[in-house]
Amino acid sequence: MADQGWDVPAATAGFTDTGAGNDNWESPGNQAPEASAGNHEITDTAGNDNEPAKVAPVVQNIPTPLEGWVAPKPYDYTDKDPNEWESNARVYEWDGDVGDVGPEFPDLELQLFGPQGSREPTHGIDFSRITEIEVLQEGPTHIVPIASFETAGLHPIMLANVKMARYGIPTPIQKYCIPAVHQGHDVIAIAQTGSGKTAAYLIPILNKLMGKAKKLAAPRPNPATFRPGVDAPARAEPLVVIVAPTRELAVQIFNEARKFCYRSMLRPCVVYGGGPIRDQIEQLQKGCDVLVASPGRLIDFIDRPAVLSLCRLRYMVIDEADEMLHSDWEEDFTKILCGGDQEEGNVNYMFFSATFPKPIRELAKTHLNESHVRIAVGRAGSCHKNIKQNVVLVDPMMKKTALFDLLSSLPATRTIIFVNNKRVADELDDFLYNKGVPCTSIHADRTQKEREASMRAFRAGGSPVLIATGVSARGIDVRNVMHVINYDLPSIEHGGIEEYTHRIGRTGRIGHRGLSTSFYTNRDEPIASVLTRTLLETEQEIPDFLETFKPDGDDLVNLKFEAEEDFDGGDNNSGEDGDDAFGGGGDDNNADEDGGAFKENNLSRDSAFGGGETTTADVASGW
Ligand SMILES: Nc1ncnc2c1ncn2[C@@H]1O[C@H](COP(=O)(O)OP(=O)(O)OP(=O)(O)O)[C@@H](O)[C@H]1O
Repeated sequence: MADQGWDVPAATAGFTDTGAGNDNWESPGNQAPEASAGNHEITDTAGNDNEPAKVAPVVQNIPTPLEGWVAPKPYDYTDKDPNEWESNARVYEWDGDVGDVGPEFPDLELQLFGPQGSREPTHGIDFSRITEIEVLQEGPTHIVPIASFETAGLHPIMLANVKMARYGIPTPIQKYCIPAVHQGHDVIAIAQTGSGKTAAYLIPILNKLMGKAKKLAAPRPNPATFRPGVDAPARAEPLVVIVAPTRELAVQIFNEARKFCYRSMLRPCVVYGGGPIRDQIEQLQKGCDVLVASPGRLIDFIDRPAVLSLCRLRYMVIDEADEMLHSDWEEDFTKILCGGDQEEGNVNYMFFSATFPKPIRELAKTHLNESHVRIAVGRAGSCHKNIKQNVVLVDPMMKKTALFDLLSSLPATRTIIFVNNKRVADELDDFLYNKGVPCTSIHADRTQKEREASMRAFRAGGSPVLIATGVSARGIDVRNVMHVINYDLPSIEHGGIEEYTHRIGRTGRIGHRGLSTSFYTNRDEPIASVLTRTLLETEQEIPDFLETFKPDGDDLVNLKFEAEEDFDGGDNNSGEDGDDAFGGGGDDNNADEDGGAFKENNLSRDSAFGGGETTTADVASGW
């Protein structure tokens, strides 16, 4: 394989990544089930999420694996371990008598951070390029970035946790957010997909609370002796609430919080729809300082003041903020931001996303205090240049064949396939499974148990191909996703180019390189223009069929994005590099062109998987 630096597993050697030692370490007590999690053989997926799915009389007829891939595995409906729910994952807790810092628990440490030997830095070879991206600030307060984690004023336990999480150098968004939160500001932050936004809020927030947890936190029972259902439960009075639009993302953030809370008094919990409400209440009753939640379940709990109160709330973080502030959610969202018993003046609000259109930013700003900071890393909504983006013309009737040919022509590697609806997700899952592709799927009609099993199987490598509807995979961070396929391009009405950015951002994370392939049909014409501009901005090849959508003349020189119209104008006063903090509507929307962010094209045109032209070009030529 003529590897040009692409971090791609060896071709045809079979998919062997077990996920061990990666940043999505599966704890021994929380392993992926032997069987994977496709919806193959399902007899009944609808109905009550809290009831176990019906057991199908499964005849194990496992197809021959596609060459180079592990065998597909059917979902195991006999697996009914009640503790398998992600919300029951073990968190650090001790009896609290030994001060603000607790003792080490080597077995939990192993679950959270992986074995000692695997704790090398997690970032990819292009990490330094991330740190070159222009950072712009807007708002009344100017933040001086930190240079390193060591000089960031972190509590020794937090610094140790950061090191165990294998974070060597802070990413740009972390360099600015850590001091901004330490100084007590509200924050709006925009940074590219996979650039470490989760840690950008978790590290400083938890760090600020770490030494004071005993003083600030609500009383709770001693976890060492607490007997659920027997002893008097505590009411959850979190100091931090983090809201995320999907259950999978809430679980992922919870798992990051478990790492950064290690050896502190801070107890994280996660609540989300479809999960076991009784178990979730039980977790809350043991005490909760950091609550990660999906919006619907959070509102349920806000309406149960005996279980949850926001009276101690200090920080509220809205992750994937543009999705959360979407008009469809307005009522829920107002309730979350103001409907609990929080004391507004005591709460710092923070909004994070990779895409953040102006009307939604304006809405977010109405919730922030006057001294808030706005930080943008690169252009809002821009894609990473370390993702090679192929767009191929496909006859709508030939999409399935094209997909299979594409998967067959590339090395076995962790892949996410995006579709626009649940029916297509199910159809593709069956189709690929029967063709020997080890796939699984997540979408809103699958039970939560199935969704969790799917994600575990995908993370651990048992099912390295995940089929997902767009929204269900927002923010999902799985190491070594090398290929994202847009089986359907997102429609303009359903997310448009922002959705495209989020989807392809599941690969090429934290300095790694990745490949995306989008199937384009004549029905995708409405997105063609902005897609072409995105390809131009990120210095990708423009396929012939998109040539007519290329801007010309001055427009080509000063690429003006539709999303640019959203950018704030004028009132920035502290952009690090002078002007146009949040785009300014000016012409320097392509920070790379004059800001030196990515001065060179870091993608070799023919090196998608290191194998010269053996990629989608070949597949495309057959269509
Ligand atoms: N400083 C760092 N060094 C190394 N790895 C890091 C660092 N910060 C974060 N990471 C890792 O980078 C990965 C991506 O981080 P994260 O999921 O927070 O990205 P994100 O910006 O929120 O992406 P998205 O917009 O797609 O949700 C995670 O696996 C995280 O553990």
